[in-house]
Amino acid sequence: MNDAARTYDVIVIGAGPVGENLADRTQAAGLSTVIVESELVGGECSYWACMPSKALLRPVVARADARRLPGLSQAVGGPLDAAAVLGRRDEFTSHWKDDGQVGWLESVGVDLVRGHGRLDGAKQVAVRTPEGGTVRLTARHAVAVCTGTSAALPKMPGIHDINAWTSREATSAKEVPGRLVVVGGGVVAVEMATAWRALGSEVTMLVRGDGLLDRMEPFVGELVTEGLREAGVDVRFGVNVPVVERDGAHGEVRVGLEGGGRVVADEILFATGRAPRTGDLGLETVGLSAGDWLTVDATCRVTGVADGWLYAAGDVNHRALLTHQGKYQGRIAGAVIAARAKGEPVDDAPWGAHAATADEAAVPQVVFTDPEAASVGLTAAEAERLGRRTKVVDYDLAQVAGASLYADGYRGRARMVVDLDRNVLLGVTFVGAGVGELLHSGTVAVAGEVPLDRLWHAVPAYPTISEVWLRLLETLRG
Ligand SMILES: Cc1cc2nc3c(=O)[nH]c(=O)nc-3n(C[C@H](O)[C@H](O)[C@H](O)COP(=O)(O)OP(=O)(O)OC[C@H]3O[C@@H](n4cnc5c(N)ncnc54)[C@H](O)[C@@H]3O)c2cc1C
Ligand SMILES: NC(=O)c1ccc[n+]([C@@H]2O[C@H](COP(=O)([O-])OP(=O)(O)OC[C@H]3O[C@@H](n4cnc5c(N)ncnc54)[C@H](O)[C@@H]3O)[C@@H](O)[C@H]2O)c1
Repeated sequence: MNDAARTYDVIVIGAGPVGENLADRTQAAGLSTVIVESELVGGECSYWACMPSKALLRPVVARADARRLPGLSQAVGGPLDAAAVLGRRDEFTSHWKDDGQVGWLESVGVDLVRGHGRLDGAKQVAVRTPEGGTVRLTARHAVAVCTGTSAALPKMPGIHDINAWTSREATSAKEVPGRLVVVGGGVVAVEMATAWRALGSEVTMLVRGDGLLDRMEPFVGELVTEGLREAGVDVRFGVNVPVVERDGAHGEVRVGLEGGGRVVADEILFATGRAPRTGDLGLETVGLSAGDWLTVDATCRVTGVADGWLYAAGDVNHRALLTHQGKYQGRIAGAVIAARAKGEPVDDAPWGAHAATADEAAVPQVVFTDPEAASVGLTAAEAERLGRRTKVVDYDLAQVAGASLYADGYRGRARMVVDLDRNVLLGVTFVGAGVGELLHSGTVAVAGEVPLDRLWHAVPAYPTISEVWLRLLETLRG
């Protein structure tokens, strides 16, 4: 194929949820925009992360809720229909085809170039196309890197020879393994252990630390551990995994444990964090280092690049590895690229139209386990580390009428972290069945810096789980 050259106002590399949003914003602002994608338009989130994992988990959590309701529990006593659950998951990934998302790009007027994009000097991108050609793109105003992350595997001899699962296989597997070992204690580990256990696997979790979900309030990990163990997951803490072997490509996996002993399984999932997809991105052609996370300012502009034409949004800038937060950055970056291109004023003060302030103060996250965990803003420990003068208020969710109606034997807890100097909330955490849908109330309170005296007038409906807000405020007031 012959080389081609084209010029656009904005080039976006990576058509995951973040690149799509950013491109939509710049195109809508009147800047001609092209997006480059090497795999599927829609990115990790649509095909190997958020969508398939939540499609696997939804029936699991719905069944767990139903089993706690006399009159209904008898009807849902049996096992999940794994084939049907996997089939619904396949629908949510559009069977790993991106026609729908490509159609959407067309509908918003963004051009797509398929292939692997690399920076090639200032405002230049060279795309290696699947046909073996090169498309040379030049940006008049900006290049935005939205290339996301891939799974990070531990440095362990032979790890690349054992056909280990990463999040990709854990979300797209077509069969339920008889025995699954999960290494890690973060979000991917707990969600995938929950899903595959309910689908029928014997699951063993090997966690090197002493708790799960250690970036959240400590009681979250405790309650999620309890839930996993009750579901039959063997959760082991303080376990290092120095050796893993496998017979052939699909034989038994043997996991040697530090200090002796071993676990044998049919598959092993490494849910051990993420690495930026910047290894083959031409960063060195613009004075940056290959393989690094891209450090950005509040407007998502990459620091240390002359003339400020390079932006990075989403996972790749390491600010918050979540789809909604990356899309927020995409909206902010799209707006600021347009403002700078048109010579309009830039409002990058905290909470301004062109600053991704929520990344620091109000990141919401829901972990879709049984019980669910939901948090926004700072934990008590983070607030203390930052030297804030705080009061921590806890409440037992089981004492809330709406929660006891939701399920018999409801277990859960809520915490708010109060900024005593400003009388606003710094963070809120809920853990318990159904709390995911409660979280946005906390996000509004934290991001809106709603004064607690005013929050007192935000009356939760009776009898909902949201009444926990009233109980937390009453507890604060004594
Ligand atoms: C198992 C799992 C479950 C998750 N669940 C949730 C959840 O429930 N909620 C949530 O908010 N977050 C969740 N996340 C995190 C979420 O998936 C990421 O935060 C999100 O996908 C980041 O979006 P992104 O657009 O930055 O990157 P990605 O989604 O990774 O997209 C990047 C795109 O760039 C393309 N690309 C990379 N390099 C190049 C290149 N050189 N040239 C051209 N194209 C390139 C890739 O092919 C990809 O399509 C989950 C993650 C995992 C692993
Ligand atoms: N529901 C959601 O919002 C959701 C779901 C899944 C993933 N995500 C996002 O995806 C990101 C990645 O998730 P993740 O679970 O892969 O990463 P993580 O950083 O949340 O957890 C990684 C876990 O692996 C452990 N670990 C790291 N290196 C190890 C090693 N060498 N040996 C043993 N254990 C090791 C860590 O101690 C930790 O427990 C998260 O930041 C999260 O925000 C979000």
